[in-house]
Amino acid sequence: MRTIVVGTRQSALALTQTGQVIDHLREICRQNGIEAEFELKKIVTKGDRILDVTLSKVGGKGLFVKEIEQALLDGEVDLAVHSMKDMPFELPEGLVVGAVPLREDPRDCLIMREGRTIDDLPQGAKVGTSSLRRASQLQHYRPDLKIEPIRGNIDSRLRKLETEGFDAILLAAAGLHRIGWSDRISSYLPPELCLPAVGQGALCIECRSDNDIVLNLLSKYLHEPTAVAVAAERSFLGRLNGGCQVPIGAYGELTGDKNDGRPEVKLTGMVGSPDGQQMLKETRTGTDPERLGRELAEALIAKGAAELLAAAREE
Ligand SMILES: NCc1[nH]cc(CCC(=O)O)c1CC(=O)O
Repeated sequence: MRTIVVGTRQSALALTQTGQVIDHLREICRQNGIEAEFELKKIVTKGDRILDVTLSKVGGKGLFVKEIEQALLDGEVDLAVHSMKDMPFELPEGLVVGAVPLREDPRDCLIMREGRTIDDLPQGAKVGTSSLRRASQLQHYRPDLKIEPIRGNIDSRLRKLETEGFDAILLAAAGLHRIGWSDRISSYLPPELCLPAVGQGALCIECRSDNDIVLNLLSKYLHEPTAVAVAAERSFLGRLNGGCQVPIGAYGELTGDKNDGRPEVKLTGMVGSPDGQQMLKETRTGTDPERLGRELAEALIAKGAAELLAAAREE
């Protein structure tokens, strides 16, 4: 019997989503007559150790993945489960994305003390988020809101809503759905108001590029429409040289049309100033996800996106 060691962070969300992935992989093994056992290995990352500082101030890409990637390279784990939005654009030599499974809800949502939607928030309400992307788009829509940083895992952020006097906090809906806390969601922000982070709601299953057994297993777990949409979003991010600590958002989805047998992707991207005063946004469609992402980024660069991002990085 082969044992496949699965690396994960140890937050409630990470453990839940890794557990769900292992359940799916067990089922795939059963259906395909593959004999394998799965074993969990919890790994602490830099992002987990520095929970009191706004991430954009910590700097550096891949805060939540580096240590896990090292364990993959060292052969301590055979595959790793990450939130796609925590993945830097470039992977280390020797590692690949083995599978992108079906995407969860990509939207951001509001958890409010009172009321339901963003329009119910009183003038000057205090809203918690440490994401420049969420802050930028929220301030663009409601310049009166007071955005204040909030960090920590989902559970500790929900606690802070009560203890630190926030009127609302913003979280990714996918995380709450996965850990079974959907009933805490007051309302969803439509992508027209708040474009999600690149890859939000999707998972990334990473493994060594020479591990044929794991690669073969993961190929059966791939969800092609999610993979194509996320590839377009990540290409957009890569061309803008962005991590998750800059005011960049993007959302790709398949239109249902095909050209030359390839699915057509509709990709919307945004780059804003942290205060939301400036907001660049464009939508394009195409069938080559890498090219589509690059071209959308270049369209925004032509409108001044590079300068906006340079200014946001300075702050
Ligand atoms: N920034 C941390 C992070 N990374 C992934 C998720 C969960 C949602 C997802 O899988 O996209 C979250 C929490 C959040 O943003 O609310």
